[in-house]
Amino acid sequence: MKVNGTHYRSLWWDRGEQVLKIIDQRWLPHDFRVQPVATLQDFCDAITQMRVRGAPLIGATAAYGMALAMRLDPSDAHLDAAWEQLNATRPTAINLRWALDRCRNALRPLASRDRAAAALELAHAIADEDVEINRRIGEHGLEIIREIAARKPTGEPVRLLTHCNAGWIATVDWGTATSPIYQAHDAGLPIHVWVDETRPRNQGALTAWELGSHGIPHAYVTDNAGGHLMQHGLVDMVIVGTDRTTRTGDVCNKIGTYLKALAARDNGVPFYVALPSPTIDWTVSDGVAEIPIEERDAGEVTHVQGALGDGGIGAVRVTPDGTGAANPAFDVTPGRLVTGLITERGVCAASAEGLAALFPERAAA
Ligand SMILES: CSC[C@@H](O)[C@@H](O)C(=O)COP(=O)(O)O
Repeated sequence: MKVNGTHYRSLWWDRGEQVLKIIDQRWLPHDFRVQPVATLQDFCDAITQMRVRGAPLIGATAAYGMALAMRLDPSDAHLDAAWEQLNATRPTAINLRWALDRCRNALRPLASRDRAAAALELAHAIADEDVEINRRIGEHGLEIIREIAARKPTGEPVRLLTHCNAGWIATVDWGTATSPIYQAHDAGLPIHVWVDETRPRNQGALTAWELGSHGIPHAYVTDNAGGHLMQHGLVDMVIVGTDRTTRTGDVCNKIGTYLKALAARDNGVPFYVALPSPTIDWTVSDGVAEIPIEERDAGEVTHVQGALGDGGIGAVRVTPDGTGAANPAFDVTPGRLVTGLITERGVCAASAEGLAALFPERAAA
């Protein structure tokens, strides 16, 4: 999508410098900084520190990490070591392991002299596929927004609520939850987006930055506002992303998503999840019991980062000095609370049957 009129992907291969470039998301929305990722340790740090973040983007970044690893040393031992090192960066988003497995499985049978070039091509393919998957999710989600718009008085906006940032910078382009939003806006449908701030890291500010850049009407709200907005009939549809969805349709996403789903159910508001198929973990049936939930640094809870009055960017402490904090970064919304999963192949029920109907070859494997 565009930043100040220029189209960007959230990562790209610089052919001149032969290096991956990323947007360092730690400084957004206040500062737009591009940086190269040049060593395997740098790839790992970029994912762990959330310079790149969002399930699909983590996967694509890891694929480029494997490509770099093969350029440095294309041996079997290094293939496995790079897989291990990258896989240890963040535990919850399954796209990481999906991309690493895809790379290792494709590269293992090749002669070592062919691996570096093949790994780079594969990373490009994974990035391009992500863009196309998200574009299609947008098409299917657009139909849902159209149906809601058709039931409203002419000209009244469809009011969507989203949590975290499942936007273009969380993917290679388009975003997952934001793709239908962008496509609805571009199709001329009047929309308004409630953007949850998403403590502790306030990824909602990234969503607000994206939507503002695209000219989409929106309002930034505290995480606790959603239930109130729904009770007062101010939300027509909730749409969120996912970091891992079980074969049975349980959805693991940014902490707080579950509470939004409960409020949506209590108020009869449809709750949709935008789901690219690489985010399905076909090996897991019970999301609450089986999905590992990342526990991040307590400092993300006790402190808040933002723009300082002096033009800098910094963190301030919001708790008494020495207060302990817990920081589970994700939660699981059971499939029974999800109205539908919007995938690149269409919309399905959040159930084993729903997913198997759209992805029969994967469900059977
Ligand atoms: C298209 S991104 C979907 C999810 O990855 C997103 O909603 C999310 O939870 C991101 O978490 P983050 O911790 O910022 O990587």
